[in-house]
Amino acid sequence: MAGEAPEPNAQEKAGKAFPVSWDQFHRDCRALTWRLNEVGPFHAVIAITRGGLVPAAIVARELGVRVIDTVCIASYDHTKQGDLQVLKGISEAAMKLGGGTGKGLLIVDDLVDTGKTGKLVREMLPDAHFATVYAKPKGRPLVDTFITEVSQDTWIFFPWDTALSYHPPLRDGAA
Ligand SMILES: O=P(O)(O)OC[C@H]1O[C@H](OP(=O)(O)OP(=O)(O)O)[C@H](O)[C@@H]1O
Ligand SMILES: O=c1[nH]c(=O)c2nc[nH]c2[nH]1
Ligand SMILES: [Mg+2]
Repeated sequence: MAGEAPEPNAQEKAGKAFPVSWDQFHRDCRALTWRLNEVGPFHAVIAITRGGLVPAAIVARELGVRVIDTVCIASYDHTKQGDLQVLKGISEAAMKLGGGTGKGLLIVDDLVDTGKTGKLVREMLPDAHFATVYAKPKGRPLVDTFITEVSQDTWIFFPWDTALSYHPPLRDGAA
């Protein structure tokens, strides 16, 4: 109806912002690898694109894993979650390395939020180890290893989605 306010997107609903710099992200990925090093070794890393590509590269480098595959899933159009779309599945070669169930494979993503994306990939590879850098409470039970938990009403801003910009001083009304 004309004049009706548009429904708030996930970021607007979230309310709190958690901006992450490249430095912080690199440190958090290294911390994640310390934990994963206790769990491996892994035959291959499966990155959930696109957000999982950056942590997957860092984690694979630290763990000395050379085989990286992708599962390409789209759900959020910027900040609004729609139906999950699998744009590319896991390759036959990676499936073989995981014995068909994902045993010895490491799934990596930048975060779990509602857990919908993670749940779908877990169904494809039930025996794989699932690691994310950040986790929100709803998705947390799906993840085997993560580094930092943020509240469900927090929106994480990743360095590849953001740029430095002017911020007005506090006394002028900045939050
Ligand atoms: O736990 P969920 O509620 O499913 O949300 C988490 C997923 O959402 C984001 O991906 P997005 O769909 O935005 O695609 P992108 O990785 O290409 O940015 C993020 O990278 C996770 O993969
Ligand atoms: O950049 C992002 N930050 C988030 O907090 C989030 N949750 C789902 N998808 C997300 N993307
Ligand atoms: Mg993603």
